Amino acid sequence: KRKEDYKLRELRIFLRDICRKLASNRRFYKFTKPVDLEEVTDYLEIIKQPMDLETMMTKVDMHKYNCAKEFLDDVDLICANALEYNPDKTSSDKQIRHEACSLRDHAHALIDVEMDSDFELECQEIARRR
Ligand SMILES: CC(=O)c1csc(NC(=O)C2C[NH2+]C2)n1
Repeated sequence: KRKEDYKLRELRIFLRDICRKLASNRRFYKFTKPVDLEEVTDYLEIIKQPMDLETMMTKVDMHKYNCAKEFLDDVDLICANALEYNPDKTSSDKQIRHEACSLRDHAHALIDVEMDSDFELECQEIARRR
């Protein structure tokens, strides 16, 4: 229906802005592009569903997200993948786990601050029907 489509267009505009802010934060640099499978050769043996911020921006444009919760599920996936692939006590693993948790918390905080909760509930209702 047309009214729903106007709401989803507004959601896309909002999610592009959130994605841009996250991708422009140097702290989250490692999560901005897909892991280079030629450099990190064992990545797909460990991580079955890779995700990154560039892929999420493409998913926004392809109308893959019908509510902010679906968008945050992919941010949570980026974080979970990094925690799983970098489990060691080394400082490099600890640093990337810290960056992953910071990405997750920043994304949830940005949406809680900038998103009208009634609007998200209306979007979740549309998502449920589709
Ligand atoms: C995106 C992501 O989780 C990622 C990219 S490289 C990496 N880890 C390493 O390069 C080594 C540090 N301990 C393994 N993790």
